[in-house]
Amino acid sequence: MAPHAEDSVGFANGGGASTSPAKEPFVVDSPNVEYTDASIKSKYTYRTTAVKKNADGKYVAAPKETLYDFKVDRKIPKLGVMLVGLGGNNGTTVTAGILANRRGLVWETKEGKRSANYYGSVIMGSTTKLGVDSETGKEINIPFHDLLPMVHPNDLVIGGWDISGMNLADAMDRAKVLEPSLKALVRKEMSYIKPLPSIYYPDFIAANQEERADNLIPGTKACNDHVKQIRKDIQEFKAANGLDKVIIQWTANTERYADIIEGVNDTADNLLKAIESGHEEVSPSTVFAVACILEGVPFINGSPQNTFVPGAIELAEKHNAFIGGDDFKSGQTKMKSALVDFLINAGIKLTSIASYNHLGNNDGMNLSSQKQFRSKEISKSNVVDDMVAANTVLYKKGEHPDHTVVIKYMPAVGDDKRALDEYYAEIFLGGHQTISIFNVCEDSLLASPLIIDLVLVAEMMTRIQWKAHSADAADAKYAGFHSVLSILSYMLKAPLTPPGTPVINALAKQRAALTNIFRACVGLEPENDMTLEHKLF
Ligand SMILES: NC(=O)c1ccc[n+]([C@@H]2O[C@H](COP(=O)([O-])OP(=O)(O)OC[C@H]3O[C@@H](n4cnc5c(N)ncnc54)[C@H](O)[C@@H]3O)[C@@H](O)[C@H]2O)c1
Ligand SMILES: O=P([O-])([O-])O[C@@H]1[C@@H](O)[C@H](O)[C@@H](O)[C@H](O)[C@@H]1O
Repeated sequence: MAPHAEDSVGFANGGGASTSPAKEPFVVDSPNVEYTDASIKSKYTYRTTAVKKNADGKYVAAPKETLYDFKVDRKIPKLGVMLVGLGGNNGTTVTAGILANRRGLVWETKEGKRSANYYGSVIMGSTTKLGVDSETGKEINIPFHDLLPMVHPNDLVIGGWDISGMNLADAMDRAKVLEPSLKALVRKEMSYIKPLPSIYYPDFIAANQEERADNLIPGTKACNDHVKQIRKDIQEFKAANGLDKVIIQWTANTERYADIIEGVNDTADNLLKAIESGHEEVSPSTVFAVACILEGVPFINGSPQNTFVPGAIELAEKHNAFIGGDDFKSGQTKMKSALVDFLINAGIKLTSIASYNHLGNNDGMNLSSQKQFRSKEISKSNVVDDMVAANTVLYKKGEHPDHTVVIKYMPAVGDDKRALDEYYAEIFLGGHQTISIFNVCEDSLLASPLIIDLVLVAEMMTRIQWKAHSADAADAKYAGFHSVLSILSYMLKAPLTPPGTPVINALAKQRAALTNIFRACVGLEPENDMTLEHKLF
């Protein structure tokens, strides 16, 4: 069924996106920053420290400056989001959440009235330090969303696919995430949205998902039937809603890992041939990724499976298409990537991390199957590697804390996942510190704002270009960032990075990277907390 406007959640104003630059709350006064109606251009000095070892084995640290030109397109597009897994807990919750915010809904709960908000979104719910008041010396903080001319989530047009054909009002009931009083206020609009048929290769998700699979694209992946249909769906969704751009996100079930097979998915050409021939080792998520890359729309993987097999990454690089992933970092792992960073950077030797959780939603049911759990175990277990490796005072080479991840399916608790963690550490003079956490993470209410953040940042990245700044390169062409959007890492458990580059999981570093890259795009120095103005006087 072709995607029609009524199959998506439309615009607040019914009209298009703003054509003129959004009202921006600040302007940068600098000889290195130029504003035009179309763009913000900045000349940015990227300051790092180059380190090498001298003949005596001593490190030699030398300040290094690299000059870049950045260009930001100020025109905010009319943006569509197509979710793979639209009928799931996350898909229905994020759709209802955007509807509720767009209409400014207020609903009754047993604790009293509740209003729509974007809490849990780093872009919509947090602030960032712009600078210091030149007279009072006080910090000036602005909404993170205002740092660059970003799309507002209220204006997003949402559609997508699901192997379950249930309309979103009934799927919202099936998800059991939202208050009945809120559901009643969005039910009518949600009932208009029916997910597009999708592709279903049973071997990649748990057998217990089969009963949902009643909404399938006919044909097989062979001869690119499925790639062609997905591309057609995207084109029709874009046309039906008068969109400038579309972003695709996988929030469908966790798949088993795909085997990396030479001649099948190891290179871009082999992957395209494998899909053409209908090779059974190519997963639905990889088929979606390939379709999006060929269609030139960003594709983000919110689940832990290895969607981006080497051939998919190579294809994205060949087509200068954006990809990002993996696995939304929403609750237990987000906490871990902050707490472990704090403990190790405080010189406390973490020696054991036990992470248990149980939940009762469909995601949990899918993860009750070993192969799908294994995908999640990998993404949840690797999140401390960079922090441990960085501290050679506490850990010898190859030494790391014990780390176990357990997930159990307990239907009774539904979407309200119970996460129990124990952090055990060695402290001064043979002492120990034990930190035990009981964390009820309402899974879909924590993940949905991340889906929004991933869309807003990925779209913003399509409007940021750079080139090396040098006098004799005046005619150098601007280019986009690398195809693998590692800037998305703050929202993801297992950040995908350009091949051969380091993976950073520490939450504070991830947020700093996002903040400071956006600051650089308007010619501002990285945020630092030296506050010398309050120390040197
Ligand atoms: N806190 C969180 O909710 C959280 C955090 C991190 C990662 N995730 C991941 O996000 C994904 C979605 O989570 P959820 O709670 O919404 O799960 P869910 O099971 O409620 O929703 C998944 C949806 O995907 C659909 N689906 C399965 N295979 C499909 C395919 N090939 N094409 C289209 N649709 C398909 C299912 O029918 C279902 O409606 C899961 O992989 C989960 O591991 C969730
Ligand atoms: O984000 P987080 O809370 O660390 O990890 C969660 C897991 O603990 C949970 O079992 C799973 O169902 C969610 O999809 C999510 O991945």
